[in-house]
Amino acid sequence: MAGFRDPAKKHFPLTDISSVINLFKEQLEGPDEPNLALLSIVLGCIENTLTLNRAISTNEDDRLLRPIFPVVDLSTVDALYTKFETLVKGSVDLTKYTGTFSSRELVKKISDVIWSSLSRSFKDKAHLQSLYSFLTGNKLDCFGVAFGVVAASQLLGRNDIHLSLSEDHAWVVFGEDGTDTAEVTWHGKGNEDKRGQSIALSVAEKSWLYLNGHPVICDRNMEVAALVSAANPSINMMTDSIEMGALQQELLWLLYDKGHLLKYPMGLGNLGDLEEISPNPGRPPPLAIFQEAISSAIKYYDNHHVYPYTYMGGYLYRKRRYKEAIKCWAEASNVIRKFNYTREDEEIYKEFLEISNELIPNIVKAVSLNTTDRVQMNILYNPEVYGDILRFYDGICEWEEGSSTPVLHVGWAQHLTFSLNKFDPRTRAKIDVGKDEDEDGEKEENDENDNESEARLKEELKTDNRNKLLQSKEGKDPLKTVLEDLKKEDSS
Ligand SMILES: FC(F)c1nnc(N2CCN(c3ncnc4sc(CC(F)(F)F)cc34)CC2)s1
Repeated sequence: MAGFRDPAKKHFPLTDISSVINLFKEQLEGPDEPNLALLSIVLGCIENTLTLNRAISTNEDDRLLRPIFPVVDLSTVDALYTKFETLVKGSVDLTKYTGTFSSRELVKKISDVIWSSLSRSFKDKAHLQSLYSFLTGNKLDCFGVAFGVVAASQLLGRNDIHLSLSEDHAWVVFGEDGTDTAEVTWHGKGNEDKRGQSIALSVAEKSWLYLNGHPVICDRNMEVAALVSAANPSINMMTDSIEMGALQQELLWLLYDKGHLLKYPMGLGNLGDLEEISPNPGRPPPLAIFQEAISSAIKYYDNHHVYPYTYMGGYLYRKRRYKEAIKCWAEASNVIRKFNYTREDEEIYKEFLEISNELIPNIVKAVSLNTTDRVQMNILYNPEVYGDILRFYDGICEWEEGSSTPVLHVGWAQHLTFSLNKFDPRTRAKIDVGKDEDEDGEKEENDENDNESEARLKEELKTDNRNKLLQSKEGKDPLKTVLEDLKKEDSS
């Protein structure tokens, strides 16, 4: 039977965001499984129209005339869907695969069907993640190939084949209890693809790329969440399509309300980023959404995901909430220390390098220059912040321990010493580095000491500052503002 089911056809032509929402809503509410190929073609068609080869006009009237939303015709979608169905059903002779559950050979065959249709060029450009890109340009990125294999599997009625996602790679699970795994796409640059192989060996390496056995294993609804989350509203480095961003945001809220982001931390992170750009009144604020992503990673993935902490850390950094951002990065480092660094973990290496060699130095520079802002100035006198920076580096050191590839080099040490030296010596004396471990290895909570040391430090600062103030010239002394701040706190 060619073409997709009639109920979906009534939504066409799609003329605005709400008509797309209604199509996704109906697909998600059943009774059949959501049709991955259909939804990927529709969303890819809209993304392609809204982000590619747009004449960026300067004058007002063009903006007024340009359609703010592309019309998606049934004929376009039907033709592409039929093309995909013909390719897949024409290439895979199902009579050869009779078992109730899929075999590794079948998974490899489906991957070959997608793989052999790909053009050789440009795999890491944007907008190559959808079946629209595959069917109109024979181009897919790493995620797109894995998603295409799962969409093809669904067309072939193989409902045991599902998408498995790490923070930088994708593969499939299949078989009787859904625990067989197979590579179906490539990863990174210059790495031979391992298509058809099980991922057991890669997991054994304890690499971040495979999340050491804690990937996001999708059901059909989460596969819809992945295709929505993988949508990319960017037109170029400087500009995003407002309409595409709004559509992605509304689709993610639809999936959120149906509970399909519960076990998908990156989907929640993407939603938090979109809410920062364009907040929905009556919806949780970005920080709450990032917290849900962290709680999800703790609850479902034994706290083995890094991105929930760097989503929140990046947000706090942009809001100049530096103390809290540094705490998030220490938590991110507390995750990465559980892994061994392997050569295919470059993406997360770059993430930690940027935090260490750019973001933290920018913070200590900013607060030591901007002495008018007392709250910021206090950072360099706060033992907790100092402790979090040490925890941040300690996690990276532990990540390196036992790894086949080194992580740190002298550049890291130069930035580390630059940042730590900006802290007041007394603060550096104040922290308690090694928490005593009681018999079962749990670190003893010495919160009361922390608060005590903080209070002591404040007392210390007051007396010390008073002495300094008496000797110092009028006004210039940076500690003066700290003293005023403390006096205010006293009076309040
Ligand atoms: F932590 C913050 F800095 C981040 N900001 N954007 C981040 N992205 C954004 C989008 N992104 C993702 N967002 C949703 N789902 C997935 S599945 C996946 C791995 C692969 F592409 F399938 F191979 C990546 C990814 C990767 C992580 S982390």
